Amino acid sequence: MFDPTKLAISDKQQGLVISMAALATGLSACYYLWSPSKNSADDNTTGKNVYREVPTAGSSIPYFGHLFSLGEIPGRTVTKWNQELGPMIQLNMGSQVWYVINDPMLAHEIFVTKGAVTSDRPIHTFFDYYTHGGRGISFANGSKTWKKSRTAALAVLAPQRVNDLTDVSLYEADNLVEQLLERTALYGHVDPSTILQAASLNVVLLTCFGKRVESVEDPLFKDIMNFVIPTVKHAGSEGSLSQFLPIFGLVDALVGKKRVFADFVSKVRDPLFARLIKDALSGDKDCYVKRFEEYDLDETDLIVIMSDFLAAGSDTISVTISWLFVILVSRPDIQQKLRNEVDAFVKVHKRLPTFEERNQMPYLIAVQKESLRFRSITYFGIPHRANKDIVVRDYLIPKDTVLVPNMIGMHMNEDIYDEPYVFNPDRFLGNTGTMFSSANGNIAKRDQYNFGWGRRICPGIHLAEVEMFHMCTRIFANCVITGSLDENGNEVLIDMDAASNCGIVLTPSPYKARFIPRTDSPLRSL
Ligand code: HEM
Repeated sequence: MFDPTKLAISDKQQGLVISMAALATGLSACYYLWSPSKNSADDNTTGKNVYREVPTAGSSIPYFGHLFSLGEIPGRTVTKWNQELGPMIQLNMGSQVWYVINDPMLAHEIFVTKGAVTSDRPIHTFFDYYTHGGRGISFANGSKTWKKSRTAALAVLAPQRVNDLTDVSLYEADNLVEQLLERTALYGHVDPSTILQAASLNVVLLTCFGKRVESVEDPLFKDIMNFVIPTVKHAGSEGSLSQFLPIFGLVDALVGKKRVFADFVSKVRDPLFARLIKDALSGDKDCYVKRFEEYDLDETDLIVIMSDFLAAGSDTISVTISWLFVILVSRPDIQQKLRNEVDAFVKVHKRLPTFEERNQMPYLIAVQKESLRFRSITYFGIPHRANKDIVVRDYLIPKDTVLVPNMIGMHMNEDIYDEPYVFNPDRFLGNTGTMFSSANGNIAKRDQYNFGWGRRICPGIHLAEVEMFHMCTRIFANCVITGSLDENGNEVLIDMDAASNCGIVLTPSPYKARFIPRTDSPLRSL
């Protein structure tokens, strides 16, 4: 049975060295010895009001050290604390106070009902460099520029516009299946993650810039991954030490993360996107860059917005499907049911289903939802920040508190899901509504919480859903997925608990699988 608190850690290389963490821990301890408690019961009063205490996780100082040095998977420890201490807990992170929430109803009240004051982003050193002082969508505060950029993104990602991209998405899904089958035939097995990244990248690359990469060996794919992977990593909750302990600011600027971030943005990100934008504007293909010209955005705005699209639109989908493969390798029974469902459709219609026909694939929809619930691809989403004092359910949330949705905690919350540690798609059977409508609808009926909240809710939900549906139908119609074989020809199962902290996203640890062509698919006789 899966226990999120026991996720194995495979990536121990991140962050600073242990000695820095020890120093940080020491300084952090001093800071809290000198500074008054921000949330003791006595302090929780304003005039006549007495507020409920937000319990402080006693070990937030060691946690801080963990985050910076030991390859900690942040959602792991914190989920245990939420389970022990309550739906909202406080972590003292140097000069920042974090409130971590694992109750979706409370999260809704904070992020949606009080969205006017809880939709800024936290102080994060990488965000400062990346946004060029507040541009773009994902990491900018809720300024006028952000509103303009988000409006443009919502327009191009609206379901109606995304439906026009069906052919692109289908082409990339077919190509993905071909690549997985070919590479398995060639090498005996394949780690699907990079191929998945190329497939999902191509959909956003084509729509944003009218270009695609031919394969994972394409130099453009490598250039873009040299942007996507560090961006997702740097934007993770750890950021840089100086955002928690300003005393490190100068060191950081000279030799630390600030230097790394500045160089990354000026030498890697900006030149790459300036080139992509120039080529797209001078080319003859219709693409988002051209449509964004309507919104009175300058070149720097476009660089940041397009980087948001490529970073958010490629890794998220590929990691989601990668987790699904990991789960299905050890669940041949579920794969069989998925094949039966897609075969039944093909026998009647003599073709594969489109996204509009998804109601005829209830089991597939249930498996997709359960997979996203069972393995949240982000552990903290992208945290928000309160820009004023607010009161929610008698809790006082002071200005500048970092508001962290604990995605693993929410999806493993027993008050919301029966037996949450069991992978059970049946819990979503009969619920074929789109994740898009669920995420934007009544909180009590929301299926899962992976797409975030309120004014910041992911604008790419529909695109993600369409792409994932196309990939899954094509994969189950054409392949059986198994583990690789050891030297004795025995199948090697993949450890579902082995995960790597890649910054914002939590990916499966590298694995090998086999994609075996189906000989019994009704597609063969068409
Ligand atoms: C399985 C796929 C995906 C997941 C799980 C996901 C999840 C998220 C989450 C958790 C956030 C932060 C929400 C918040 O702050 O409350 C977000 C924001 C965002 N996502 Fe996605 N996303 C996915 C796919 C996509 C795709 C395909 C795109 C489109 C290209 C996209 C574009 C964005 C953008 C631009 C933001 C920033 C929104 C803002 O800050 O206002 N995402 N996403």
